[in-house]
Amino acid sequence: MKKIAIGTTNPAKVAAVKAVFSHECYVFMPISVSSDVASQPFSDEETRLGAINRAKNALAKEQADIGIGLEGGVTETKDGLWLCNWGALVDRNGAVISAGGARIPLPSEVAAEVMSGRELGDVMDEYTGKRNIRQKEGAIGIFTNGYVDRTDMFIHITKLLAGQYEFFCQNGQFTL
Ligand SMILES: O=P(O)(O)OP(=O)(O)OP(=O)(O)OC[C@H]1O[C@@H](n2cnc3c(O)ncnc32)[C@H](O)[C@@H]1O
Ligand SMILES: [Mg+2]
Repeated sequence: MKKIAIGTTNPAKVAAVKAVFSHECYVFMPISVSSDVASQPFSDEETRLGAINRAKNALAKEQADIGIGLEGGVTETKDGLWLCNWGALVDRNGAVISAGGARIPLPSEVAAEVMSGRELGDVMDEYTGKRNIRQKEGAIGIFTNGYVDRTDMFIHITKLLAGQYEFFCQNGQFTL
């Protein structure tokens, strides 16, 4: 069995990794690690870097075969603040694979709170009157009326990682 270290204990993210990789081939080790970026990343670059750092930190901490990092952030556009999500997969041989996921705009009242320095997860709990939205359907689940929840969104990203990694392993080195 190969070991996959997942750089989070957030159930919405862990469930996504477990849904994509074979349970016959892999054991899964969710572990809390630093993203080495702000707890609320504010650009695609910072969010992607957070995912890569989580993957690398999880791989090292667990001495795993594969490390996976999933990171949520926001990105400013001329049409307001948008949710953005990134994932990364690293292995012991130095492969670094990354992929970006779905993006949707945030309502201006939510965006204003995040722009003032609050974390989106906290703003979402207040906005919905629910608790721990970040570990459940997520902002994406709320604002898509349940069509795509946070796990669905991270499943898509994890598939993009797994598929690229499989291609990488089958075809040798390529630059990402
Ligand atoms: O335990 P970790 O893995 O850190 O999980 P997290 O929920 O904090 O998730 P991120 O660090 O990846 O996300 C950065 C911030 O953005 C928030 N966030 C990102 N996407 C979200 C979503 O879909 N729903 C609610 N909060 C979200 C999150 O709560 C954090 O405040
Ligand atoms: Mg976090």
